[in-house]
Amino acid sequence: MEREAAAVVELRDIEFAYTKEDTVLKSVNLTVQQGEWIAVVGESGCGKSTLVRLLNALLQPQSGTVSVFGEKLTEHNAPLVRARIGMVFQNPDNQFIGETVEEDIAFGLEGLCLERAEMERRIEVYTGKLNISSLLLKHPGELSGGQKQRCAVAACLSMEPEIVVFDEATSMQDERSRRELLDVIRDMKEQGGYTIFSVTHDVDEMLAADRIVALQNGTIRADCAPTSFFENKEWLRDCGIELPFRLRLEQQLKARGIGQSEISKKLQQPGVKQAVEGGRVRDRLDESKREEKIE
Ligand SMILES: Nc1ncnc2c1ncn2[C@@H]1O[C@H](COP(=O)(O)OP(=O)(O)OP(=O)(O)O)[C@@H](O)[C@H]1O
Repeated sequence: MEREAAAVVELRDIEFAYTKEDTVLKSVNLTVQQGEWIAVVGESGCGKSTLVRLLNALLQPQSGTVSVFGEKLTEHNAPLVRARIGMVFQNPDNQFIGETVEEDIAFGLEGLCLERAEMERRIEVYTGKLNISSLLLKHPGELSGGQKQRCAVAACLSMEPEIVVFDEATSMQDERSRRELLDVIRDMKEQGGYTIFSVTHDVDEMLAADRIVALQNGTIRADCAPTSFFENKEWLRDCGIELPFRLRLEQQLKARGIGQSEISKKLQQPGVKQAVEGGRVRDRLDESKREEKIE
């Protein structure tokens, strides 16, 4: 289903604070067109989750306006807007209602007043896409963190919302599942024209998006294509993002005067491909070491 491009989200002069002492978002302005995939990135605590929670009025700004689907968000239209926005959070435990995975997905669909056959079709399609068909009769408590996340994504997508917000929704996935999940998001975007926000620390997810919106201390530090973002060392440093191994390698090859098509060929050569995969795993290990240090 092709959807016509139009501004689907507009944030104007947003200021937001949880407490009087600390303003979390300052002078945030952002326009997002229908069908765009936005990766919201930045250091821990810079305001990413706060920003996306404004979109369905889970939080309300102290000043400025949030418009979604062309309408200013108010307490009156918030319930209608929420029905068109799907959100998947980092901690899936808080999102389960049903006694089994199937019941949980069906519970959300019942709210849409769908016919039984359509509910069954959606459950089959989305659990198939997320590779969780074998978990349908399990109790959510029996699932691993990664399986719970995939179930939460399936439940969200089965509602077929127009905007989908993934707030670190791939953080508990192993490497293969993370890539599979990214493929599902890519497919959604290509086939359905969904507008996607992904709050992420994952470089592959950033690279897959159309646009990076990078926050630093509650203001937008950069808003551009992923390639431009990863070329700017200052932005990367200020937003606490390390250049991934593959991009570091590409930049070194470019610096030696090797053209892009030649670089792409080289990266596909078996030995080089393995080294890149190894580098990706090392990058992840470095990431988890950093997280351990922070904890
Ligand atoms: N409910 C709350 N009450 C008070 N302060 C909060 C609350 N939620 C978040 N904050 C604070 O607001 C700031 C921004 O938090 P937010 O969760 O938006 O950051 P983030 O960029 O998503 O972080 P992370 O990458 O660690 O998830 C942080 O300083 C955080 O401590």
